[in-house]
Amino acid sequence: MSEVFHLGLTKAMLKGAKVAIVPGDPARSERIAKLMDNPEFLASTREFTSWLGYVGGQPIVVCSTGIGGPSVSICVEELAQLGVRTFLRIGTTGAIQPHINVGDLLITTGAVRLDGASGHFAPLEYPAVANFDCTNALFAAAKHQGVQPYVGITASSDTFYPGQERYDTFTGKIYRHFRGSLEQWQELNVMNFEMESATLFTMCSALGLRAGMVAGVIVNRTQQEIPNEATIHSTEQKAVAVGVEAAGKLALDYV
Ligand SMILES: O=P(O)(O)O[C@H]1O[C@H](CO)[C@@H](O)[C@H]1O
Ligand SMILES: O=c1cc[nH]c(=O)[nH]1
Repeated sequence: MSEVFHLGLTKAMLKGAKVAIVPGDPARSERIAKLMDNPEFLASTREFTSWLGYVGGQPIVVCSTGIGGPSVSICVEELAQLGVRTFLRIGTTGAIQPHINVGDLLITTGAVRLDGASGHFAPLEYPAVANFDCTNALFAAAKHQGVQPYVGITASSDTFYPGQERYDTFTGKIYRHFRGSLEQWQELNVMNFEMESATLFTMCSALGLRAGMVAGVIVNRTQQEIPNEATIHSTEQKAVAVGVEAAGKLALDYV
């Protein structure tokens, strides 16, 4: 029987895992776990699909968060209740800088807090920053795999359409507050948009947990709005390989 409200998991099922990989997409959990040794399906409840695998003999739990901060906060809280202390998000993202290409990897050091859930853990003045060890481990894994990632700031929005200033909506309109916001973030050297890192980083820093994020660029907003299906999978797999290697290294900190 589940020992937490939502995830359908128990401490025994996690086999002492201290490190979790937390993708957004539930289907990604299996693809991540299958890059590890002895992958085992654990549970699937709502947006939370979980697997367990091993890297270098260390258990790593994979649990999807679904989209957005509120469900991230539930996933992280309940995994922490079960003993997890380090969280690596492996995501997809939309680049907003013209020089960042589809297929590139981004490692996020800090997030613009365009979410609501992070404010339930710390005031807006509190920064949404990644853990240094997690960022280092992700960067080292990328380099080890021959990938040169971009490293920097991500805008992390509660909404996919207005918060990321998308006009390909059914009204074609956006609330005035967000008009011109994409250009503003470009000018402020923000790399990309996604929807979970602000909550993840803020809550983890506030609660004394470690968090980091790597994301694969599936669209460049200066060029197109809709990703090319053919490139989504290969880009995601690049990010997954980096995230899994980094998770294995970070798990050694608990041995
Ligand atoms: O692919 P994931 O990890 O879900 O990440 C991105 O994709 C979703 C939006 O399409 C949001 O969750 C965003 O953060
Ligand atoms: O543009 C994008 C692509 C993926 N995920 C997002 O949140 N935005």
